[in-house]
Amino acid sequence: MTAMNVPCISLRDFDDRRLEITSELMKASSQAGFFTIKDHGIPLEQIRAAFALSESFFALPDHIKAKTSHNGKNMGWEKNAQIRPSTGTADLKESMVLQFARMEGMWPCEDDLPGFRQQAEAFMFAMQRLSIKIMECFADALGLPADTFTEATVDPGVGDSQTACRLLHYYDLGGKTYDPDQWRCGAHADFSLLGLLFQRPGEFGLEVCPGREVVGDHGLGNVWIPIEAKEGHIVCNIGDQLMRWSDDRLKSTFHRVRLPRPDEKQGPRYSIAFFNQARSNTIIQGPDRKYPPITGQDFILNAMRRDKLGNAKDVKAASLNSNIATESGVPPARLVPVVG
Ligand SMILES: O=C(O)CCC(=O)C(=O)O
Ligand SMILES: [Fe+2]
Repeated sequence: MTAMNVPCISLRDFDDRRLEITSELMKASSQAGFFTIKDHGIPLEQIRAAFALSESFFALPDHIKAKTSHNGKNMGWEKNAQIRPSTGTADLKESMVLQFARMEGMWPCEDDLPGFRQQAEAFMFAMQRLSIKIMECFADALGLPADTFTEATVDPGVGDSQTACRLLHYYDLGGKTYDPDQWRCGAHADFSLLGLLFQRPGEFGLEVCPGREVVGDHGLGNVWIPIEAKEGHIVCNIGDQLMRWSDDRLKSTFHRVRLPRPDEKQGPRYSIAFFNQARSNTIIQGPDRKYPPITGQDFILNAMRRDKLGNAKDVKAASLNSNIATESGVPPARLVPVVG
């Protein structure tokens, strides 16, 4: 495989430099499938505030977080419950998935976390606005009307959005030992259209494996490129929905988050991912019709089943099962997969 890098693309003077930026975005996305952006207009304070909000949620006791347990529809809290097909073990993490629509009963209540919903939604809308700029460039370059992916992902007020913001907390691993087949986040390709990911400086471990040929292909190469966590930079990646919609021109590539090595800092890692997703009834199909049409809803249901997060009851049981890895406990050599 030829060496591929993950370029950093500046969005400075976006309107004037749109053509140049589009060409950089297309080059990165048709090769590594990952790029980072800077000069994107999101203030550092807003990013730091989002991380503080995330920390305040994860600091709640499990029985409070379990009030908004994962509902099997890509919303809610899970802990040690996501089993990646590539590893067969649960990711050593907890996460909280938030959406714009159908979130009744899924927001932490005001008594437990005052202001959480309001702050989280404000951040999510800012991420959506930024995503639209990037998605318009992709639509242009693919010969589609510029608003194709905006229409496809942004709910016009009918409540069919499937876009998701995922807060992630990977535990402090100090003093614990782990099996080599355990991962903070096992290798996977995202099922979204376009992902935006925030990392904090010093909280390393994200690696990308470029080179996927077709959207259904789960074969992995074995060259893993680390993506440094730089404050203020946003990591962006093509997901399976856009790979399919581009008839495989844009690459949704595998990535993972490795555990720190014994000689590295063992502290926790927090990250925030914003996944632009096709709305439930949006039809995903590329200009060359390489693949049959599929709705956004079916696309995500299939993906949730693959990742064993489609069964709310089992996810809840796994999240509350104290026999598997927690901040305070040494995990067993192997985790028992959640049946889903
Ligand atoms: O936490 C990270 O850096 C990556 C998370 C990720 O890839 C995901 O949740 O899909
Ligand atoms: Fe991912």
